[in-house]
Amino acid sequence: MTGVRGTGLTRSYGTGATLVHALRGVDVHAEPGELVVVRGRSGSGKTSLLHVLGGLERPDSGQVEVDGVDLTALRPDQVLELRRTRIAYVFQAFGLIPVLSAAENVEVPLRVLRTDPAERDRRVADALAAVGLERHAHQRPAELSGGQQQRVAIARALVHRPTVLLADEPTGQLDSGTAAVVMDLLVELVHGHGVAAVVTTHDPLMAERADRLVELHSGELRAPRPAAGA
Ligand SMILES: Nc1ncnc2c1ncn2[C@@H]1O[C@H](COP(=O)(O)OP(=O)(O)OP(=O)(O)O)[C@@H](O)[C@H]1O
Repeated sequence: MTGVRGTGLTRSYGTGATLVHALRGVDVHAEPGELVVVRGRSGSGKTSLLHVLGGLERPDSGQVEVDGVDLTALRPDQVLELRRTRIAYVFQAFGLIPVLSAAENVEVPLRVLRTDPAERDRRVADALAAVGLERHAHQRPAELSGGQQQRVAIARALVHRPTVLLADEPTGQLDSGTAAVVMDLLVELVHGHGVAAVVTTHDPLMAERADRLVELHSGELRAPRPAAGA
């Protein structure tokens, strides 16, 4: 399959009295152009799930497929290559490099991939335009609002045309109005670019934008319960 799929994922941390089962047999998938939102309380395993799906951590058991490639069967250098080319991350804390301008931040993944400079400039300009920040290309993160910083982070995540987008509470540090704008942008880009996206949140409003919503409870995935009165 294309997109991303996790099957039977388990992940524990610690040993003995400190053992925590962060993931207990999770099955999850996102097709190209689909936004899957994973809702769950603090500590339910959302970050662990994204780390495992993105190859940042190996599951204790289970499989992760990205565009049909079994990540758990690859060598570490092959995982790294796949991450650089196919997978994008957006973090709650934006993760921008403070001394670089918005455009330079967006350019980083293309530098890593040694993309030709003329092509790089074109793609950076396109990515900044896609998030509506073409006029802010030369500003550094500290000179941008939180919402603008997250839009730069989204442009950076998508500039190398990944097939999978993993976003960990991307609106967690934004006020609700800005969060809605950023989430709408994410939805538009995921649908428009055919990216398979898994986005975590504990914000109920964000869940409304999902093509599919799933809930993590203590490391187990469930279909969401209908809202009270629904
Ligand atoms: N590196 C680690 N070492 C030990 N325990 C960990 C580690 N990473 C996560 N855990 C534990 O695994 C469980 C799931 O953590 P995880 O960060 O995946 O949850 P989360 O749903 O993302 O939480 P939050 O919403 O607070 O970010 C928690 O009990 C956490 O304490």
